[in-house]
Amino acid sequence: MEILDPQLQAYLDTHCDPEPEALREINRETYLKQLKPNMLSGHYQGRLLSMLSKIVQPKLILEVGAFTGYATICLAEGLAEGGKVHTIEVNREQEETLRKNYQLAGVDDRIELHIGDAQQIIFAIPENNFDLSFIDADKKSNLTYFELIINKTKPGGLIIIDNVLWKGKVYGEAKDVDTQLFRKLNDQIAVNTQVEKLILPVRDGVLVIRKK
Ligand SMILES: C[S@@+](CC[C@H](N)C(=O)[O-])C[C@H]1O[C@@H](n2cnc3c(N)ncnc32)[C@H](O)[C@@H]1O
Repeated sequence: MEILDPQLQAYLDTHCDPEPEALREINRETYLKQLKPNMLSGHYQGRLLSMLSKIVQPKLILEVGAFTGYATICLAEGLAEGGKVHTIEVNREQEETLRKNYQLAGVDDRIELHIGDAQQIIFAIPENNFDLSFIDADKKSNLTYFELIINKTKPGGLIIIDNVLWKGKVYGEAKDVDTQLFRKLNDQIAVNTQVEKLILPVRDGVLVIRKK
């Protein structure tokens, strides 16, 4: 997904921390073997997720939409001692790759992988004290995921939602269904007084929400 000027992207990539070796390998393999490799967060956004996680030092993380596990591993970098990531992926065919990648990155003991539909699984996860969540699955359900997760988030906890600028279409004239769903999401979060919010123009737009 080339959202930024490639020269700017290259400059950013070379002036943030390098991509850890295991993530570089997962990135490479994803581009070799997956049908839609650009769904992966990638180097720069991955370093943002890692940085936010290290600031929060979460005990409990929730990820909605695991794909090949790239972002799960970035988020796991900031886990507090004894902490855990619940991650959810609907596509059963990703399970083997996910387990292999978590092992490669040495985080498999801290990851609980759920295969199935996120709405049912979020509802069924017994914990209701998440410190950090990353919503990055089927875009039409973003608002539902937010509403389910905010009730399971600690005060001061973060919820991060990906792709909220939707290739810039949210502030243009586009009238397609997906763009309208993203506008509705951003509009509703913008007036939600339960939370503080900031859209970062990183990649396709990363919405960082903090529960008051
Ligand atoms: C954009 S990719 C996730 C990328 C990953 N978070 C990363 O940054 O590397 C979206 C993933 O969500 C999964 N997904 C779509 N609908 C879902 C659902 N209802 N429940 C759980 N996962 C879903 C897709 O199969 C896909 O693997």
